[in-house]
Amino acid sequence: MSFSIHPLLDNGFKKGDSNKSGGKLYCHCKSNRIEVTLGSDTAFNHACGCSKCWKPKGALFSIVGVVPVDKVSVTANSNKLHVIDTSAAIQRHACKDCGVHMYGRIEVDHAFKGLDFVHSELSDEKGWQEPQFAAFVSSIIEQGFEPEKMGDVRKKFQGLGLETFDCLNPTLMDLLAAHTAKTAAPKAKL
Ligand SMILES: N[C@@H](CCC(=O)N[C@@H](CSCO)C(=O)NCC(=O)O)C(=O)O
Ligand SMILES: [Zn+2]
Ligand SMILES: [Zn+2]
Repeated sequence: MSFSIHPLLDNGFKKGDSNKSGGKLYCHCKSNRIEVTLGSDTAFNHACGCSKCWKPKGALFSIVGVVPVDKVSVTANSNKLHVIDTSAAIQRHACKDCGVHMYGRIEVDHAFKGLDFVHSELSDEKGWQEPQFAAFVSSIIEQGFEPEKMGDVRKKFQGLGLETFDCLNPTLMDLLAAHTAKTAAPKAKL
């Protein structure tokens, strides 16, 4: 295959440990690494093809999941963090030196407010929740991937047992839509 969807997925992956209760994430700096301590495993862990999520070099997809905000703390070198795009819904706090995204927090009114987006591959430990699906798959075309090869990408995910979506999966899309319905002006019920 002439592409890597992600180094942790290319050759298959193992199921996580259902008793996993968190661990530490580190940025990629050689010294003075930013350390983020998570007090729980991730949920909704997924491969994301969007242009905003952090991906390891050469990978087409990021692997990202969510953790409750109160289970996330920066435990070393917080001075190296900055928000890469203050206008984004997800405020991605990244290392100023190596560029790795340590956590993404939502401060605005949003269905996922209260959940931080994190990359469990930044941990040295095993057992984190395995990816559940692939999201924003067509977004890789926006970043230069040849549309003709999309069938191969989708086949690769299929072979791994991961469903592909061009936005989020139905559960998360339903949560987003329910939040919109709740916050929008009242309408007649369908
Ligand atoms: N085609 C765009 C999509 C970007 C996008 O909407 N990303 C999603 C998913 S990120 C994790 O699953 C999102 O919710 N973004 C909100 C934000 O980043 O603030 C692209 O590729 O850029
Ligand atoms: Zn760093
Ligand atoms: Zn993304």
